[in-house]
Amino acid sequence: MSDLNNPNIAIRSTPQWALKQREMFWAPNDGIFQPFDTEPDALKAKAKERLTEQGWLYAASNAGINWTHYANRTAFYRHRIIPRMLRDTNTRDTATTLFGHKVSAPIGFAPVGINRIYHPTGELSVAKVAQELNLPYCLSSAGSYSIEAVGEANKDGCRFFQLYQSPDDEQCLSMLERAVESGFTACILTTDTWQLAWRHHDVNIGNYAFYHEHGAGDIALNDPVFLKRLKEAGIDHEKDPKRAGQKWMDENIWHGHAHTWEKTKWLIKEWKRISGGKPFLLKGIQSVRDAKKAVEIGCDGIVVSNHAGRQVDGAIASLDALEKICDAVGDQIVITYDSGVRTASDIFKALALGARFVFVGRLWIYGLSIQGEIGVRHVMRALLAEFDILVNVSGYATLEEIDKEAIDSLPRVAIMPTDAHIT
Ligand SMILES: Cc1cc2nc3c(=O)[nH]c(=O)nc-3n(C[C@H](O)[C@H](O)[C@H](O)COP(=O)(O)O)c2cc1C
Ligand SMILES: O=C(O)C(=O)c1ccccc1
Repeated sequence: MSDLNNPNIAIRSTPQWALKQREMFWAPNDGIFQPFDTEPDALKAKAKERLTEQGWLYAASNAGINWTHYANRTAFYRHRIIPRMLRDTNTRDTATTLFGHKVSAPIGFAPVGINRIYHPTGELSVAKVAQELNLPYCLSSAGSYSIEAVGEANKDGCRFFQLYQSPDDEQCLSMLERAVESGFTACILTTDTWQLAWRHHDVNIGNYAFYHEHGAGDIALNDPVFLKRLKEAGIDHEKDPKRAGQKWMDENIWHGHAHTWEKTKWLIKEWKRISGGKPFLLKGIQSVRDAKKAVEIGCDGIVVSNHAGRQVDGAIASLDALEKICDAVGDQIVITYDSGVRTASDIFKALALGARFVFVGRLWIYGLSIQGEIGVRHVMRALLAEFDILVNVSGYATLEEIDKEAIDSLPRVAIMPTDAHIT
């Protein structure tokens, strides 16, 4: 008898699992009659329906007129899986290890700021589900709950801390110390967002949550150095949360200060000291030159990412960057991927091109927006199930078998998007 509540078992038994999902979401046990789809466009539509205009636009908007977002999606379309036949895949195993953590699948939660925009339980729900499903969780340093509370919600889960590096070194180190103290086992420095790109839809309505209702968030307000800085500036965050929020964002998150490879060497040294040698990754790498630099300065890994097309509009598709970077340094550093992943086959293709691990962002944001913890669980379990089934029906028994020969890559052609809708 399979235990349908155990995600690791339930994902193996498709019809039963699907029925159980239906039961959970359709049953009138908590008064919620929520038809709950698994298809990405349907999830997106439902999230849009649930969120305020501001919330929706923040999650959905990209830089410029979405060309890099389109490029990300088009790049997946260019690669096709080659199914294999007559192979015993019943012994298949999608579990893998990442920096010594044994996890259920090569799938993780990308860091996303201010989760309270999407649901009041925000990061706490996401971190809880990640632990339950045994998938890595990344907390954004622009999160809305404190590092300590998220660490607790994630229990013995595998969790990494994403840093927007403050130019105030004391502030930066304080964040890293808290992260280590709360059981975060890697530091991921985001390198592509020292300032926010021009995102038309957010610009049009002045859509910056931390300047308004969300303020500085608990991460900042539990930080001894930030509290000291507030005091020095004569700001009482209880009386004036907006000013506190602006100070946090302007001076520590999107401050526009120059950050260099030299400064990053310092950061790595400090992180290694504080954490006792735990892994350090750079997120936002898109070029072979920068990937080689990352190896040179002693990074343990990189996240090949273009921030889901939210930063440089007109930039290369992240999947195209992945291919080149893996060919150049794939044997020297742990290469992970994000940007534009919507289905299990996208994950398969990124792995085939050389990624060790794939992170998703918007998919779980949709789940969180639709129904908090239940929504995140639903979306990620569906993705795990889809991935397990995809691996099975395409005839691959191990992740190692998913290599370049497992896909056919069509020539690159430029497809001009016919619209500029938000996606
Ligand atoms: C609403 C939103 C907020 C984000 N916040 C952060 C953040 O705080 N830190 C960060 O490094 N990346 C952030 N990202 C980028 C994600 O980590 C990731 O690179 C991207 O979302 C992956 O692409 P996908 O959404 O298509 O899966 C954010 C992305 C979105 C959509
Ligand atoms: O909007 C983003 O892409 C992002 O990285 C972010 C950073 C801080 C707070 C919210 C989102």
